[in-house]
Amino acid sequence: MTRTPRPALHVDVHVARGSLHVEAAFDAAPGHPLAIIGPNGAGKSTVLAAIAGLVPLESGAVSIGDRAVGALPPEARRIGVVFQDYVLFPHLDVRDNIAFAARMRGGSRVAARAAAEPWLERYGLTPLAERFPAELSGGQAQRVALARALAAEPEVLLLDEPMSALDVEVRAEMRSELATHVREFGGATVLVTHSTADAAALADSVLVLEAGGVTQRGALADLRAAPATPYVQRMLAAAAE
Ligand SMILES: Nc1ncnc2c1ncn2[C@@H]1O[C@H](COP(=O)(O)OP(=O)(O)OP(=O)(O)O)[C@@H](O)[C@H]1O
Repeated sequence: MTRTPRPALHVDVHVARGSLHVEAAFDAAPGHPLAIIGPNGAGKSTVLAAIAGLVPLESGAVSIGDRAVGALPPEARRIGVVFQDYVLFPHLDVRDNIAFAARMRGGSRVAARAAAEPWLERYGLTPLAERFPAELSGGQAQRVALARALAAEPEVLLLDEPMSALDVEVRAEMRSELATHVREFGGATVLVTHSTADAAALADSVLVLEAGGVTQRGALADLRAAPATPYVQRMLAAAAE
């Protein structure tokens, strides 16, 4: 498959979320996925939501390449999002969930369904095309959510805890499958996770967010060599157990 060069994502967001003020500035280069790790309530999902345009910025900017998208509505940003619980349309079967992306771009129902076929095939979903989300396992639903996000041909991919709804037994398998798809996508990718194993498998570098602020950024090896905060130290110690 030929691939056009993908733009980088530039983020500098200030967001008020309840009593928490979230502030994060970073770049994500195409083909070098970045994992955001941090304790519960640190603001990780808020950062993704701000990039996607789902929460307003107090100030700051989001750009994809040199295209400023911070003031655009979510559907105009060309950002694909896979949420923790996948958020598939319950009343649409797998084919129509994936075809939805093409429908959003203005295609007919027939054309949108035709456009969904290669995605169904690539993700091993053809045998499940007529099933509804309630009839899918967690791993299958995750695959559909990812196919749906990528079928919209986004420039940037955001993954919010993509593995957290999966059983431990399927998690390792899905992790390597997801790593393959993220590599194939090749665009700027930001992943929120609690798991250093996910970060190690899926991302080139890690951004640590604590209480709304960035406390460290680097490869996992850099964090291990010099953890910047007690949280980073504890997280890596727990992962080593
Ligand atoms: N819609 C909302 N309105 C007000 N406050 C919110 C909203 N969503 C989240 N918050 C609060 O914002 C803070 C950051 O939440 P966020 O979900 O971004 O954290 P997180 O790091 O992703 O947490 P977790 O790891 O638990 O998913 C939390 O204190 C949360 O309670």
